[in-house]
Amino acid sequence: MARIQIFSSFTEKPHVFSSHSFSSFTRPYYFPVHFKTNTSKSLKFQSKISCAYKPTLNSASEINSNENFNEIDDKLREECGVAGIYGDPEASRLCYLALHALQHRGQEGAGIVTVHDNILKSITGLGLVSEVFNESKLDQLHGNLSIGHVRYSTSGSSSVLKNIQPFVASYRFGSVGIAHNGNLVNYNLLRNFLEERGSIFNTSSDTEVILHLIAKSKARPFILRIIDTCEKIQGAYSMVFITEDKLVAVRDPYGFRPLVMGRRSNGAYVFASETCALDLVDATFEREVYPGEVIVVEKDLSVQSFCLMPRRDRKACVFEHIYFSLPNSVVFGLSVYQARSEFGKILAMESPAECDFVIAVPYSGVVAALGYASEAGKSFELGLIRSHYVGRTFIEPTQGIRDIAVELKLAPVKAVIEGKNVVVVDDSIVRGTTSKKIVKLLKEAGAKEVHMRIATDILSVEQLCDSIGADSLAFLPLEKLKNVMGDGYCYACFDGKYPVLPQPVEWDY
Ligand SMILES: O=P(O)(O)OC[C@H]1O[C@H](OP(=O)(O)OP(=O)(O)O)[C@H](O)[C@@H]1O
Ligand SMILES: NC(=O)CC[C@H](N)C(=O)O
Ligand code: SF4
Ligand SMILES: [Mg+2]
Repeated sequence: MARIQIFSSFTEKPHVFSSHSFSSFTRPYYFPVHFKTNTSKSLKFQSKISCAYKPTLNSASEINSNENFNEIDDKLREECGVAGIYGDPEASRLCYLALHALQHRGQEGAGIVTVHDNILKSITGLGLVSEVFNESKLDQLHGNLSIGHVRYSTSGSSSVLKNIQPFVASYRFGSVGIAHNGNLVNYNLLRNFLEERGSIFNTSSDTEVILHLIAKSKARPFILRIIDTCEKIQGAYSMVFITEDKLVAVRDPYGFRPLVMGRRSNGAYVFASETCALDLVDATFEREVYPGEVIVVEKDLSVQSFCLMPRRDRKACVFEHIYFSLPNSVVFGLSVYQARSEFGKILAMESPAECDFVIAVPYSGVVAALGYASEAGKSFELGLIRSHYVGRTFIEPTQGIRDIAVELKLAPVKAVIEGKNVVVVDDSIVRGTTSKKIVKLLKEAGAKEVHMRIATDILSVEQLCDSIGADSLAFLPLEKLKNVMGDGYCYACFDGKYPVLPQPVEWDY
């Protein structure tokens, strides 16, 4: 039986979340975390610790030898957007809009599931939300309950329709659909364990093990099966589930990935990865789904909240503020805009440069560049124009596409750049694809000097300044970043202190 603590019940007043429940939930629960990064060979793919990983040459070659991972390189693959709506007759259309608002979190595929007459109906497809859905498809998605997903794969091929979520499965007590943002670090262990016991998998995505574990759980009722399952999976998971009559939202005990809850004026509940999706569907932000919380919305819109045990101290992903989320979102209780602006200001104090003006690498570098310019007392110019019709380069699945995408997407404004010394601010350098091309484009447009300023620590690149061809390169040291963000964040991409290591399976069915 899963160990749970019923956090509170809101059956009578579903829209009111008492202050008692809030404070009991946010009480710090200290737990030994921060295991050292271990990339030993024996861990194989399980060396993808925490919700992300930074493979060594060893693990990268191991990854390349595995067909499930043949498209994976040293990138952060942590986004994905999820949405869930209950209590609105236009649930699928609202879900569609929410997915549009979350499109920056995943461009590989999208899907929506609704319930009508007790049947779960799913439409998924490869590509952008606007490519997957049209009027006639949305017309097939009836009902007042819906979940949706935009995907940027962490495990399993990015280009296979079967891996596009939400996944729907039937088991002996009914049907369930899932939309998951995150990465399960013990996926391979769980999958091996399940396959040895006869499970047949339909996809190469880590998310599928969750459905198998729910079906196999001996716990009753459904909500306890979810909690039982959460005690077996490790890593990052912000997810929404749909059944014939329930919407369930879950966030892992560390709260790696965001998940928020809002309500529309007609009482409908809305869950989404970011507040920008709530805004678009006219839902008022109520609160975050707390780390380790399971929220169940029933047919009568009564709500119950459960707490996954044991609770951990929060390790929210710092990259949500650096790059993943949109600046109009409030993530982990902090405005993304304000965080990025602050990064830029501190960067200007730390690493000033003689320049005529400051420009940004649009889009994600814009707010940090504005912060840098205001602190440096320089003007901000649009030296690079971003095409509206090309998506995020960084989350394109292959290097070939990323190489082309930067030039398709960003064009220098010669009239601004020619003969000038420019500071160029971006939010991050991961592979260096973008920075290298940017410096080249700016120099070709006649820039005299190009000073790259990166509003985070640099992940892994040596001799980077030379390799990107900039006149100078500086970045925001991790300690300064930590000063802005404080405790409660995961910085593992920078310091290798991954909060979760996969543990061996210690249970059986
Ligand atoms: O060093 P790299 O591997 O090139 O990755 C880092 C770049 O990718 C991201 O932008 P991206 O184009 O993905 O998104 P954006 O359009 O939202 O800025 C990020 O903001 C950097 O510019
Ligand atoms: N970026 C994500 O959250 C991906 C979700 C899931 N792990 C997948 O690979 O599809
Ligand atoms: S900072 Fe932590 S949570 Fe964020 S992508 Fe890196 S490992 Fe994952
Ligand atoms: Mg960018």
